[in-house]
Amino acid sequence: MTFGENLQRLRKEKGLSQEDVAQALFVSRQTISKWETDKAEPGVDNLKALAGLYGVSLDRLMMWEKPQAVQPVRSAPSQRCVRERSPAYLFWTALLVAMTVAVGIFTMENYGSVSIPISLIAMVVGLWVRYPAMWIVLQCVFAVCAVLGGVNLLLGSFAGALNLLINGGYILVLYTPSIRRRFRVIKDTPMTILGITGPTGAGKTTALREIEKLGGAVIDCDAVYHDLLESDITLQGMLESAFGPLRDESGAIDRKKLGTIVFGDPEKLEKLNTIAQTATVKRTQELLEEYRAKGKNLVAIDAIALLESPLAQLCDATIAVIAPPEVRVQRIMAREGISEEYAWSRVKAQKSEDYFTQGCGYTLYNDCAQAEEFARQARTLVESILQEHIQ
Ligand SMILES: CC(C)(COP(=O)(O)OP(=O)(O)OC[C@H]1O[C@@H](n2cnc3c(N)ncnc32)[C@H](O)[C@@H]1O)[C@@H](O)C(=O)NCCC(=O)NCCS
Ligand SMILES: Nc1ncnc2c1ncn2[C@@H]1O[C@H](COP(=O)(O)OP(=O)(O)OP(=O)(O)O)[C@@H](O)[C@H]1O
Repeated sequence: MTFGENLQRLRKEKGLSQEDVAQALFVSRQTISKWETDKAEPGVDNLKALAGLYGVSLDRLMMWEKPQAVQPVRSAPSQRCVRERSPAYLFWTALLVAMTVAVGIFTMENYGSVSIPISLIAMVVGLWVRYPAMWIVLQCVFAVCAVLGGVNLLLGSFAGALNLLINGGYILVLYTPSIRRRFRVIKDTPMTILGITGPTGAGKTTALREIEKLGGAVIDCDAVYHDLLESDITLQGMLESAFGPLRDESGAIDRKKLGTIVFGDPEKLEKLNTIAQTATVKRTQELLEEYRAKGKNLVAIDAIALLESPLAQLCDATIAVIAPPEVRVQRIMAREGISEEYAWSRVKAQKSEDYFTQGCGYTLYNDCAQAEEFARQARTLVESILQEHIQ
């Protein structure tokens, strides 16, 4: 299979037309056609956008990897500083040390400046620093030295310029993970990804609050989708071309109107899911990368459609949160002030409890009388999953 044929297959698997893809990528339909017939090749940005749109990894898009080969990232959460010492890290650090020693001696002898030697000591200590608090102290040392350098520069000192350059450089490197990654100063941060799924009103959000209390980040796919619904005109256009006019008086997409159309019609719901998933998965992957770059050790993805989406393959563990339908109807009516009829239509449109429990590695059954009791159970489960990942 050629690269173009693979692109075409992935697009068709998603049920998208060339026109849909062209709109999403802001290119012409002819361009998509050329890519799919191997007459032209997409650039790097378009490759990334295509991977996001089709919900596959770049490797799979480029056919470097078989579909099932997406390996979940397995790691243990830790309180340690996220820096990793790769051989390249030691190389670049040694080079910086050598440069700083030379510049430090030069500025001390000629200008009597001690800022560079101080920041040099801080940097050497930094080689052995493993804890975030000390890392923050180091950043402060570099920042103070850089400010002193800036002041001296304003006073016309050449040493000030060198000082600013060296310490400013350190700060830039410290604060820019992409630079450190490019020079292989840090390895990708290990990150545990938990997938939380289950029907409406079961208690997923309640469980997620506990994950946040454990220091984890949460990606709520409902919220991601709602943001996109407001900001992504391609998504709005695709929804209206599929389901007709959907705007309310303010011009925004009226979700309740859309819900009334799709919740009673499985075919329409399926169509909506494909459109929504395309946009939501791409944004969720971006958020995961942002958290990885920030060094987050634990991230939970909350998605009703997790098991049908490529996101499930990225999870180290999946948890189904379930509760009896009548209880869920009461909960969502109380939470959102919606009618019983609309609440039931939403509940009935969703997959069965078995679907979620069989698809996930763990199950939380939320029939507790109090939300707090359920929150405790959720916390215990998450802690035990994390323990398993540490071993
Ligand atoms: C169906 C829509 C119009 C209903 O809007 P509404 O304001 O009533 O619900 P809201 O968006 O706040 O979602 C509340 C809950 O409804 C349920 N729900 C949402 N979408 C779906 C769906 N496609 N299938 C089954 N249940 C759904 C979920 O349990 C969700 O937590 C809207 O949710 C939508 O467009 N959904 C499709 C996007 C989607 O799949 N979202 C989930 C992201 S993983
Ligand atoms: N055991 C419980 N007892 C009483 N109320 C609960 C319990 N568990 C959750 N709730 C409440 O029920 C409502 C629904 O829970 P939650 O928002 O966590 O569900 P969800 O699975 O995230 O739903 P959705 O998918 O619709 O967002 C919330 O208002 C929550 O406080």
